[in-house]
Amino acid sequence: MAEFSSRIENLRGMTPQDRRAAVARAANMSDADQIALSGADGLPQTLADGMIENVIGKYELPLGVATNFTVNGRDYLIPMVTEEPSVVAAASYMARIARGCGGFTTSSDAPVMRAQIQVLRPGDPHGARQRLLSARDELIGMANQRDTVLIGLGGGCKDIEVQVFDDTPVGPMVVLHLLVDVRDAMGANTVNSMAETLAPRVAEIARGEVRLRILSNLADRRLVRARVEITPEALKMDRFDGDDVAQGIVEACTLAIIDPYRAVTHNKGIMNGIDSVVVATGNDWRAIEAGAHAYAARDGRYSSLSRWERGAGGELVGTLEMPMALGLIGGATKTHPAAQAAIRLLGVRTAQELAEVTAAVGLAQNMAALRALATEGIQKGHMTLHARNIAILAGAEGGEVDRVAGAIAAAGEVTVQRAAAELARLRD
Ligand SMILES: CC(C)(COP(=O)([O-])OP(=O)([O-])OC[C@H]1O[C@@H](n2cnc3c(N)ncnc32)[C@H](O)[C@@H]1OP(=O)([O-])[O-])[C@@H](O)C(=O)NCCC(=O)NCCSC(=O)C[C@@](C)(O)CC(=O)[O-]
Ligand SMILES: NC(=O)C1=CN([C@@H]2O[C@H](COP(=O)(O)OP(=O)(O)OC[C@H]3O[C@@H](n4cnc5c(N)ncnc54)[C@H](OP(=O)(O)O)[C@@H]3O)[C@@H](O)[C@H]2O)C=CC1
Repeated sequence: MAEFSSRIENLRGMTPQDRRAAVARAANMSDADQIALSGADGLPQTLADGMIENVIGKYELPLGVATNFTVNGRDYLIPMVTEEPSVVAAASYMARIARGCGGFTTSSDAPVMRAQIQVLRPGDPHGARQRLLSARDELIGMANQRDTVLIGLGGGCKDIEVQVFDDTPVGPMVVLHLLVDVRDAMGANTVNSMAETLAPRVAEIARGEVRLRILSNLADRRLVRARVEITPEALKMDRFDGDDVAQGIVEACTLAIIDPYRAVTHNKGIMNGIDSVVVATGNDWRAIEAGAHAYAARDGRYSSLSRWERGAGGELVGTLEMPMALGLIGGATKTHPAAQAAIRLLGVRTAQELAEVTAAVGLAQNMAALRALATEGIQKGHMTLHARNIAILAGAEGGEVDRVAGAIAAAGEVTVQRAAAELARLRD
């Protein structure tokens, strides 16, 4: 078989059916996966009914595929679910630039999650802490008694930490953290069960009362990192010198580092890419969002999750580091047929690999937004693609959508009023 390439020429010019066929050919996708990704039978009603409560239907979103990604020397086609125009195009474009410069490089920690056990009213909180730490081996052993599959895979509870809060509105408090390697799971249920199992023994040792037993979504022991290095020549745009673009990106990022008002928007741009993959693969996007923003504020001030700087040779170097609690097992990842097909399309073999590829998509998305913001502004590219939404809003149907969108984008007036006027002219 020819080597797999994430570069598919003119994907954008095809119909959705033809795109699906082209992606299927490139990724050697099965017919069943093609059907699942088409949405035709993405989530049967009976399955949906089994997933949440009081189901009355299903809610659809578009699934696109970002092309051109090379991560750690391997090509990936990226399934992305989002309602926002220009996100998939932007990721594909930056991945195209990046692949010409060697692509993205990533790394990640072992998939270690935290569970917290809150102990109230310990008579001697610091004594309780030391007793708990002395019982480390007993507690780890107890935690690992129940999850035989996880232990067999090399996961399980690896360590504990204990924190003391001396002065709280409800008195002194001790909080025990279980550090659990959850392998290919997101791990919430896994660690919650362990925490509940251990709680009575923890209360006994700490001589207090246990209240909460729940994972922490601040997955700071499960960090993922992505890096990209781009030559200034690769950043050259019509009216902009590559060196100016690189410098503009660095200066744009600086505001996000020092100013929370900008950092939130900057990080939202990163999450445009990350959430799209998280949703496509059936993962818990609230968990990823919560962890990302808490990590962005870890120094007591909300800041940028990424950094853009110039290397010694003038190259643009982008880096991203953030928690990434993603699974290939558990939650909806295994039950949702389209999520399963999306995971197969990605071709990732472990949850860590999924986390790393997802981080690369986040970094690409960030680069696209900064490149646009630092040069021509966001509206040109974004609004050109948003023009199709506006055309639909104005009543355009079928082939009218692209014609009206093209007309209002060319006029530089992406408004419903102008779209309605163009539609009326077209129908005359
Ligand atoms: C939108 C582009 C990519 C256009 O950019 P362009 O220069 O018009 O693109 P192009 O026509 O030269 O095409 C270049 C490549 O882009 C891709 N591409 C281009 N168009 C399409 C399309 N229709 N469908 C599919 N792919 C497309 C495609 O990969 C293509 O190469 P190919 O593979 O074809 O050889 C560019 O202007 C851009 O990257 N803009 C930034 C868009 C963006 O960041 N959107 C996110 C939403 S805005 C937001 O929510 C976040 C924000 C901005 O607030 C965050 C922040 O503030 O930091
Ligand atoms: N705050 C939050 O974020 C919360 C999130 N959730 C939800 O929890 C769900 C995710 O829970 P999660 O624990 O990941 O899923 P599951 O409990 O569904 O699956 C994890 C279990 O699968 C088994 N398993 C089989 N193969 C593997 C493997 N290769 N790697 C790891 N485990 C394997 C293990 O169980 P065994 O050893 O027993 O067979 C493991 O405990 C999501 O739906 C999330 O929305 C729930 C509560 C809170």
